[in-house]
Amino acid sequence: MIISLLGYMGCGKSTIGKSLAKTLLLPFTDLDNYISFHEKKTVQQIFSEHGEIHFRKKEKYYLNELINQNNVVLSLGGGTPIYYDNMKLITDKSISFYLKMSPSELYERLITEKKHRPLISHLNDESLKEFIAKHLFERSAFYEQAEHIIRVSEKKPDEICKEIIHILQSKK
Ligand SMILES: Nc1ncnc2c1ncn2[C@@H]1O[C@H](COP(=O)(O)OP(=O)(O)OP(=O)(O)O)[C@@H](O)[C@H]1O
Ligand SMILES: O=C(O)C1=C[C@@H](O)[C@@H](O)[C@H](O)C1
Ligand SMILES: [Mg+2]
Repeated sequence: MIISLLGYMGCGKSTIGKSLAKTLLLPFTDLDNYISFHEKKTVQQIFSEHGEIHFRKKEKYYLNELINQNNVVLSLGGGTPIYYDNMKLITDKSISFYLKMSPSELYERLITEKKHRPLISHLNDESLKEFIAKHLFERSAFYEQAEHIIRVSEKKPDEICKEIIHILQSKK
């Protein structure tokens, strides 16, 4: 089965996914990078040239392509679980981990990293705070359907990986 990581922008899906795959000696795929590679455009370019709906269709298409693999760590995009029947697919076909972080911590992280994230790049600092709180609230119902919820606040990547590996080992 696939090991999938999901959660809000900036929670660490790409960072933790990479390091988890390295520790487990498994291949790693980041869905955003995969889309970008196959579409030959950055995620921001897809959003600005074709709009979000087009991005969501591509995201679904490439998720379908990847989700039936075995023994791979897959970091999803922040919005992947929210659209179509993606979350059902993710829970049916992978061991899913929600990397959960509070809105205020996400804000602290995202304030310096807005640029590459098309949904927030246009927001000033005050609106960013409000946006994250509301957006995370709306999305939580999907994220919380993950098989495992990992609280990642104030934990180092190493610690988070260890926690995930511990859960994976206890499933064997
Ligand atoms: N546990 C952690 N402790 C400290 N910094 C972290 C941790 N996890 C991730 N980071 C940092 O937070 C930032 C966001 O992490 P990352 O890009 O992995 O998030 P993401 O969930 O993949 O975001 P997106 O959904 O936008 O792709 C990066 O600068 C990363 O280095
Ligand atoms: O949270 C989201 O909707 C997104 C998160 C990123 O991973 C990218 O997939 C894109 O910027 C959209
Ligand atoms: Mg990422």
